[in-house]
Amino acid sequence: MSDTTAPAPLVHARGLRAAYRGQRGTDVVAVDDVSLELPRGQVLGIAGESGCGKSTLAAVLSLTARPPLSVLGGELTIDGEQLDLSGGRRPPRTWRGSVVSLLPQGAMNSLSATTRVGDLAVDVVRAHRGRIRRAEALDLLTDRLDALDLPRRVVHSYPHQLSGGMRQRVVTVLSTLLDPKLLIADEPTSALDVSTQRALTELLRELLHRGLVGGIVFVTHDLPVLRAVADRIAVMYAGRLVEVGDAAGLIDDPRHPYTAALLASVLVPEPQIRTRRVGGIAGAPPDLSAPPAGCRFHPRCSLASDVCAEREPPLLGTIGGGYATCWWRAEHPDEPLEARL
Ligand SMILES: Nc1ncnc2c1ncn2[C@@H]1O[C@H](COP(=O)(O)OP(=O)(O)OP(=O)(O)O)[C@@H](O)[C@H]1O
Repeated sequence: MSDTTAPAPLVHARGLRAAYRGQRGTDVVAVDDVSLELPRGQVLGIAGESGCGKSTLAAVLSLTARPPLSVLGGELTIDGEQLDLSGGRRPPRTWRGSVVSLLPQGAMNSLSATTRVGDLAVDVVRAHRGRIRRAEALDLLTDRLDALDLPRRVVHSYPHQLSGGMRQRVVTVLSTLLDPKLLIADEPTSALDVSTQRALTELLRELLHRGLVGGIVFVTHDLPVLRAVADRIAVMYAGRLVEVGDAAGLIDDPRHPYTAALLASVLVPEPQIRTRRVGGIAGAPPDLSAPPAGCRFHPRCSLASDVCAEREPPLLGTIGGGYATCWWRAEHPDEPLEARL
């Protein structure tokens, strides 16, 4: 089949760039030339160590960047509608909530303690749909809870009366009440135990299955969680994507040395790969106000050669199909990485 007949991706981002303005005029470019695609009905996981730019990318994609963060450039197309993010242009207000919705990090703990869940839903709906009647907004919430098999009683509950897992599911329902085309969930499972993590990832899958959201970007430092929930995974290092691929393939056969090192540093619950060692990656991520030349991972990479310190690595593959950016991989296209680390 030729490319012209392939369905357009739900999300198509090109050249996203965003920086924190430092006090002495130094910029920390935390998202640097990031391009990605998300097919309709899928979950794209964004993984990487702390400080690599995941939350910043989430802010850019969800159009929630605020000073000191500013978006320097890039193009974002969601469901055929295109936004030019260059020149500090403000995205249309109508996009927030209904085109893109952010489930921010720690959202379940930032709900107002004195507001019942039903009233939170009324606020969410009124913020976007104006003077909708209270009963109508509550009906919307009740219908959604029914559809997702969640108990109606939460409508009358205060957040502190709910368990952590239920609070996170409720926050997820509230942030998708307006059927956003794209939901960006930033570390939604990080404070949850394994069984409540699973309940949340099942809820996200159900939202997709029922067409209540068009696609999901799921940000986490936890690669094993992504194996369970994501269709595709993008691995981020020092503000850039270094590898993108389908979830199972990327975890079973990483193409980039950083992905392999990241996988080696976590305890993977699947028994067949539990033999991987547990430990950190040697060294620390670079200071993003002065990142290393060439491949940004080269100072920590056991496979680095001279060229890695001098020239930007090639993109091996395609943005839509999957790729790795690596000089070593260019010379060893088929060699498994696990044995080399
Ligand atoms: N308000 C800020 N001002 C200046 N620099 C910031 C600010 N917030 C984040 N940064 C820097 O931007 C970079 C990316 O941070 P970001 O929070 O996006 O990473 P992350 O991968 O989401 O990390 P974590 O998993 O810890 O949330 C880091 O180097 C961080 O120090």
